[in-house]
Amino acid sequence: MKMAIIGAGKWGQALYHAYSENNEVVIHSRTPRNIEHFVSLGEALEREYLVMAIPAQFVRHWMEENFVDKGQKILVAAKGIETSTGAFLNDIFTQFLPPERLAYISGPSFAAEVQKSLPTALMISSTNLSLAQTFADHLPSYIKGYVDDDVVGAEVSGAYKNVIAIASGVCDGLGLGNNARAALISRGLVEMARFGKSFGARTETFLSLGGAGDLFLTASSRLSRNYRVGLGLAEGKDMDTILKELGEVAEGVPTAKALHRIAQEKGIYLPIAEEVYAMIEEGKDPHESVHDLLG
Ligand SMILES: NC(=O)C1=CN([C@@H]2O[C@H](COP(=O)(O)OP(=O)(O)OC[C@H]3O[C@@H](n4cnc5c(N)ncnc54)[C@H](OP(=O)(O)O)[C@@H]3O)[C@@H](O)[C@H]2O)C=CC1
Ligand SMILES: O=C(CO)COP(=O)(O)O
Repeated sequence: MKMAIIGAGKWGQALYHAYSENNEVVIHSRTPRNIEHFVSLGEALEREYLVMAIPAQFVRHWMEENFVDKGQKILVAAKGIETSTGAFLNDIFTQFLPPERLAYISGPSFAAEVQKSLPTALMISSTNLSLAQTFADHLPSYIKGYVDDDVVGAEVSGAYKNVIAIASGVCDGLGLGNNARAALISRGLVEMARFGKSFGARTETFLSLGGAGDLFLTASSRLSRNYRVGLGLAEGKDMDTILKELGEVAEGVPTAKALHRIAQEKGIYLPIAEEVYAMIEEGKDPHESVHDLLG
């Protein structure tokens, strides 16, 4: 299949590596890179299959400024909710192309491990199952692909698990032990499933690779940028310092703000997300947050 990856950050480059095993793949990014098959925007947009791997907060602007509809199918690789509007990525992309040309990739996938061709299993979600199957069939030999049609469930899982990972990093950073972390992760899973259900997602999606699979991964490993944000908060660092030291995107930070906004607007109870919001936005003491959650 002829494909272009848009965004040559960590995940874009890992997906470029992965999809290159079975396909003819080029890559484009805002900042030119010395990568084989790096092409101009115009050339990338000519490909029938696009993979969007830029952070969620910049997707709308990127589409407005750059997208030219030539009938392409898009695989969305970002995980987040837009802070300024509370919109899901699916709400944004469907303003530019119909849902049958859109699919979403989720599941446990640290870019660094995919880049080394280490095995994992991922989920491709689309209301158009035959498109999801096409993206799944073209994954490399070391990634097992599953398909599903619950787009909202996949999106909410991928975005929400980053927020729970921040809370989990706080819990571990404060040295509260394995029991506390497991309690937090399992309550986090319930919280994100309940939130997703109120937007029409299926509960079982949260038990899948994109839900529990990615949550367990991200909320228990220092390889996760979001988990490391939590470690930084537990050390008493301010957000500017944490994000500067991280030097990469941590989608859980803007997503916690988006969830706070949605919770306020719709009157939804999101205890863990609200504590993460209070720590990152209002400077709440992490000890107090954990006490309020688990005490
Ligand atoms: N890293 C991982 O393990 C995984 C990441 N993801 C998700 O993928 C998304 C991207 O993450 P990741 O690749 O790690 O992030 P990085 O920070 O490594 O890269 C982000 C990329 O987006 C581009 N970008 C940033 N801002 C803009 C903008 N305003 N306009 C256009 N392009 C922009 C950058 O382009 P340039 O450098 O050319 O300027 C860069 O190539 C996130 O939503 C993340 O949650 C999902 C699964 C795994
Ligand atoms: O989504 C990811 C793995 O599936 C990456 O998580 P982080 O952004 O927290 O590193």
